[in-house]
Amino acid sequence: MAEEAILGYLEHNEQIADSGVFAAERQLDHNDVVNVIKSLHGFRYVDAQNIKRETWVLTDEGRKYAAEGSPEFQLFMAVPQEGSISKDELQKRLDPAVFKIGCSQAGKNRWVEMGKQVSRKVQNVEDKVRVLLLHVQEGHEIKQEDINSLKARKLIVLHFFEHGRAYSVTKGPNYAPQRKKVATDLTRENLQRGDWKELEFKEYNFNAKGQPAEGGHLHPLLKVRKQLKDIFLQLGSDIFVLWSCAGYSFEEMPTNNYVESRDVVIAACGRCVLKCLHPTKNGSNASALLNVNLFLCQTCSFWNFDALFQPQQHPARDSHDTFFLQEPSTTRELPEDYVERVKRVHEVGGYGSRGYGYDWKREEANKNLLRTHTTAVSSRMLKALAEKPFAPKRYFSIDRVFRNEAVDRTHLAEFHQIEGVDKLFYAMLDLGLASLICDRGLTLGDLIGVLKDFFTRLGMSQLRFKPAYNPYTEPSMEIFSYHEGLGKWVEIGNSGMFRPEMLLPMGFPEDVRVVAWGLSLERPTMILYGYNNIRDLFGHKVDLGSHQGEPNLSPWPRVKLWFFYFFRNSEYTRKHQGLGSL
Ligand SMILES: N[C@@H](Cc1ccccc1)C(=O)O
Repeated sequence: MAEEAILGYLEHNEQIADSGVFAAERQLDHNDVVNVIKSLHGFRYVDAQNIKRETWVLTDEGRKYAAEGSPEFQLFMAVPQEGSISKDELQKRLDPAVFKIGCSQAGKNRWVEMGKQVSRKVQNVEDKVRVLLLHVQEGHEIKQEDINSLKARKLIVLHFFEHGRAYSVTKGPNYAPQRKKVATDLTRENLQRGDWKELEFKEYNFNAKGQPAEGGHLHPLLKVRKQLKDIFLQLGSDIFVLWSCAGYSFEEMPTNNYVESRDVVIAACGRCVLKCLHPTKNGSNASALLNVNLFLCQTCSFWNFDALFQPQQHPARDSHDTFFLQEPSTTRELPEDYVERVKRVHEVGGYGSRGYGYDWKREEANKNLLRTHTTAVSSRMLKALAEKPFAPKRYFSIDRVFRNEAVDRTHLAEFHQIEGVDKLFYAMLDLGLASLICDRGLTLGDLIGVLKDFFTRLGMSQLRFKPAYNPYTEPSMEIFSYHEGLGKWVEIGNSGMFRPEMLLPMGFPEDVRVVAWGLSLERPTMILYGYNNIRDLFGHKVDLGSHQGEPNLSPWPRVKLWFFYFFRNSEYTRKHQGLGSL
């Protein structure tokens, strides 16, 4: 429709002065008109030139006067050249609006004598308003004072082009009132029929821009990680801190100082095996990234579980849920005195506790694994803290954790077939956060206070707490937040006060309390960025929705690619690792 209108108009007119006006007058979408103009311009049917983004256009009333003459002119014409006409008679002859406006304007212009009888004061008048309106309609410039007067009479309005710029259009060298039908492809039928000889083919447009390249975005999870780090730093430096342990800031716990340099790390859970080479011995960036993750995330069961008063029979320690290292499979050293105290507290208790009453095994504690929560980082940190003269501390860490979800048959089956890689991402690329405040005399009120403060700063003020159980905290609380998209409360974290069975064997004074909380970053990211499906964060293409346009610092795509090659390519897996496919 737009194409016919443009080519048809140019057949009888020299130019379309303004595509915006042209579109508005014909009630066409300006965007469509511009697209057609661009296409016609490409084939030289027309020549198009950019013009400014805003222009004056006639209102309905303005358009009417441009066609029929201004009200004052119409009124003047209705007054006889000689003599006079009664006002009543004049009113009858004219449209009511034209009569009303006409009287006042023609009076102001001193064109007529107004009384009961109306007569002309001059013989000829020029309908300047109509002339001006026609100028505007054709896209010509008019003087500012004329614009002001037409605008005051609401005969013109400023039109802004929302999309793209406006164009002025004239006939091009290939102009024809209708576009020739051109073929885009040479088909078998063309050849069979022989009509290819007559066909005119569409030319290639080598100047066409390709699809805009996707890239350059920070992954939402990394954005939330940055946000969380900033919050921790703010929490410490605020003057108005409500809870008791004000005045010292959160420090980031080193999550990477337990690397043992080895050539190979192989970790396996009940469902899959991860293997990586030493980062420095491998050329590929992507695998180096993953390698670093695996290397840095190694710890042993002792710090991940035992030090946290988690019994050795606890289901989380099951080989289906935890990636145990095959090589090196056990830790070399642990602080022996402390290990002894931990063993005792598990077996027989102490410090007012009855313990679990089972036979604690050192071999179990020695097993190396990929940490299942960043609370493993906290336990090492607290042990180091307990060795020094007591000073209150606040710590946080955000880093990778490796955990498999609960398995059921359907999941296991699907896992191998379709969902494997995605699920594995979730299991392996989870970002965990652990934070703690260690001070004398802290209470659950302090924990609730800091959690509210923390999550409110993150933009999640709708919070609920639910009593929960963790082997290492008492009391414990699950943290829930309202997910608008899902329309329900979802769990976003877990928290509690570390048990005396955990803190006292470390060597802390009896009145020292530790409030702590931990979360995975996916849930808050879902809530903050409106993802309804956790998997959307890990797909081929993360839909960045409203948070586009950040510089790309994310190693995510590269790591992901690495995973695809690693797990999808069973040939590779079999040959190089002797592991069979996933
Ligand atoms: N370690 C817990 C979180 C937590 C940390 C500290 C105290 C209580 C709970 C988890 O991973 O879910």
